[in-house]
Amino acid sequence: MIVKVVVDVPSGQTDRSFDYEVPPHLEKAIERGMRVIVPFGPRKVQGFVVGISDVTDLNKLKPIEDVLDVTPVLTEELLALGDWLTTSALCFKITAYQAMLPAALRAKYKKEIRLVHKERMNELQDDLKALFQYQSVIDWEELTKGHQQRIPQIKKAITSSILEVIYVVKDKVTYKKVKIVEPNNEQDLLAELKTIDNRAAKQKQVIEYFLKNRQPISVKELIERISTTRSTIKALVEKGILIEREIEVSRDPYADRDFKRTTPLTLTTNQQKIIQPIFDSIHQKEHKTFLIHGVTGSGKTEVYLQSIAEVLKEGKEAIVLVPEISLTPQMVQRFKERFGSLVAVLHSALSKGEKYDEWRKIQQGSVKVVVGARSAIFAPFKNIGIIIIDEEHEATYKQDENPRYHARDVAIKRASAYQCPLILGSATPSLESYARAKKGVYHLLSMLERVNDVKLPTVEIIDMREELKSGNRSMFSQLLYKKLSERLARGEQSVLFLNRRGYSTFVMCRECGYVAECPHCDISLTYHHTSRSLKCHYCGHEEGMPQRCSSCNSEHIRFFGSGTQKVEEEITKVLPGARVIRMDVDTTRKKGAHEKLLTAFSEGKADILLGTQMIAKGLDFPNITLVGVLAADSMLNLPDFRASERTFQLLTQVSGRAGRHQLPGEVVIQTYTPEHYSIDLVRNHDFIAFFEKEMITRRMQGYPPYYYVTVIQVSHEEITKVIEVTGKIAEYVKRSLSNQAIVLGPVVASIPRIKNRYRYQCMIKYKNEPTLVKTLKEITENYKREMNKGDLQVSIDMNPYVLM
Ligand SMILES: Nc1ncnc2c1ncn2[C@@H]1O[C@H](COP(=O)(O)OP(=O)(O)OP(=O)(O)O)[C@@H](O)[C@H]1O
Ligand SMILES: [Zn+2]
Ligand SMILES: [Zn+2]
Repeated sequence: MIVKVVVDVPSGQTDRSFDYEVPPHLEKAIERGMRVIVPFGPRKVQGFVVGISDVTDLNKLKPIEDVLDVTPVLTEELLALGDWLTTSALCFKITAYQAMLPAALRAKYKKEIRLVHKERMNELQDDLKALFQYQSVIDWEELTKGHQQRIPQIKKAITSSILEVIYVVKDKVTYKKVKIVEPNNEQDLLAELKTIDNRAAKQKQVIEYFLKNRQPISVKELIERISTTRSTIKALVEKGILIEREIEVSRDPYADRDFKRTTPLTLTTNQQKIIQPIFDSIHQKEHKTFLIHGVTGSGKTEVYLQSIAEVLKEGKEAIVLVPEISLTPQMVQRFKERFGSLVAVLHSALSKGEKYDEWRKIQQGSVKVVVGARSAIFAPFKNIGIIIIDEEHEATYKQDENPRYHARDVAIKRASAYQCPLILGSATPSLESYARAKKGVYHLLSMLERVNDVKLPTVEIIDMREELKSGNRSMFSQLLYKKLSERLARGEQSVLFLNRRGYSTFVMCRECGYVAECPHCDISLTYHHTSRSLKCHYCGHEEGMPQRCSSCNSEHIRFFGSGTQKVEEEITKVLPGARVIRMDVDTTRKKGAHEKLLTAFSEGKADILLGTQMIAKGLDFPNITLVGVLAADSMLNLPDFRASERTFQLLTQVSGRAGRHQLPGEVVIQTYTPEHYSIDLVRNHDFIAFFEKEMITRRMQGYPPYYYVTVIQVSHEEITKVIEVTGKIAEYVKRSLSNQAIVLGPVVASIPRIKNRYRYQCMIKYKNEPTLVKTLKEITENYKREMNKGDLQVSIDMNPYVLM
């Protein structure tokens, strides 16, 4: 028997399967989609079995070393999906397969040094000789950590084959185990009870317990329950009365939480209208992609829940994707309350072990619904009945490292494999999706009113330039200040939103305009109040707050801009009575902090919730009647063709937090560019007008959805090299593609230097280029040698979401 294995060596030459022989004792154990350990050159590596066969073109094969799985970790469907990813996301097979698995299943390698010839030990230097005296295998780390001087000696000994390097795969899966005990049989219990010595009262107590309760119980629990001791239990185990064993248990991050169960709400007419075609697609087992354009608070989530319930009735499974930052406890709760323990949750705050446990529940079929961030799209279900992507416009659905896939594309692929519906939902769909829906590629379902006649909040836009002219130098406009004070007086809650991007504090000289920049990256340093230092957010460089300007030596060097901390200080100054909860990266770093702050706010322990992006979505609190946006245009000026789209989406989302229940909501948006359509159109929550307007711009500038975009980015420590390589690549692309493709560049990237590496890029705009993937693969292949040496980096992003 021969297996075809894709090995864990991500490179162009190894991006295919290799043949191995299966030793007879492993023949029965092996299946496609399993992980194996195979010898590869001098080392042992992990690999995936992608084929089983009887024939090979080679005459001598190495045998596989071991099989790691009992059941395949990649189903046939996932294996096929992996192949598709290699072209759609331009990555190696191994990278695609690994992206589909939890980190705990990815191989880690340990390097060890083995003494091959004991009799030649004397040729080793004294230091090494002493070490290998009593053991023949030593961990590389142990051998060299703090003893770098040994490395050349070890190398020499390896060349003369006294020592050898071995790579050991650590299949570090961490099952959590507990010890349980149970009675062997009833007769023994009764017999023992009769004969037992009266002095052994403790043992008697345990026997009596098991005569009443036959169930296995964890040792820990038994000790607590009848206040017995370890040694008492042990004595009974030794006599054979009790049996002790270890079982695997799942870590459930939500285990100690009680979820009240909820029942489906009676759907509104709007909800009924849009759920019908979804039900039809479920019943007819027909793949369709639906785009729900539903304003904030229109009841999209309830539609998701009831669609899932329908799918569960058919005995099938559901995947729900939500953006990482809206994967809040409140969101998770809505699913857990409806479907209880059938729900698994996958998000980045879980530990590796917890993630693995959730994954296993999915694989074993003990849960039917998974709610998770981007990578949950690879959930190993075998009978998917629906896939839902909430806030489908979010950029986080695109992974910005290899494999650079978009979860929406993967979802379409999987949903069509299972012939089931895919639902994309948003109050502000991406231009790409809405355009497809208008063309009929997706089925558009609209809900343009909130549930139960709740009105969308009124939005007022304040021109901050006018405020300044009228002498208001505070960060709050008069209107926002007035409305905040009214809320305080009425005991209602407000949300204040500050865009994190482009609005952190930087240090500038008032005399000459010098801005403190990172010495390694072309980006300004950010002032951190707590440590009174300047930090680079790209490379981590840190320095003290300067006393004098390093350009003109003036003392008038200050920090500018306003971070959340500064806003908080200002609030306490102008509204002394206000209780503020601040949510940003600093206050939510600790595990669980996010949840605690939100709970406190929902319990009315604060009047104002002040925060960044992380408060823009998902919040549904009845007492919020005011939303204030402090600087609406901070994102508008980023060098990115999606800047207007992002601005409109974000402002609409934040506005949507106000007045979602009985109390009416108001929104105040402060800006320096009130005339810009992406801000102006928020006033009437007019997504469609925004769409039409933005489509004109995109068409004129040749951007998605009219054109596809691919960006090739090159970086190197020498600027001449970067320009040269980028130029060559641009030339090559121009020659290889049709003359309908537009190749821009080389141009300098929007951050010209990061960690001392210069960055240039070239952008390709195209409509239909069948040879593109081939061309791009040729480029990486061509620069592979230089890239492996680590000097040059060429990264290719098809359909990038963040242009930097
Ligand atoms: N059929 C219904 N009957 C009564 N209340 C409903 C119904 N559907 C939804 N609601 C309630 O209306 C509110 C808004 O609904 P939901 O959160 O589902 O909207 P959404 O469109 O997902 O909102 P967003 O996109 O702004 O997060 C919630 O409090 C929800 O409980
Ligand atoms: Zn200066
Ligand atoms: Zn830096």
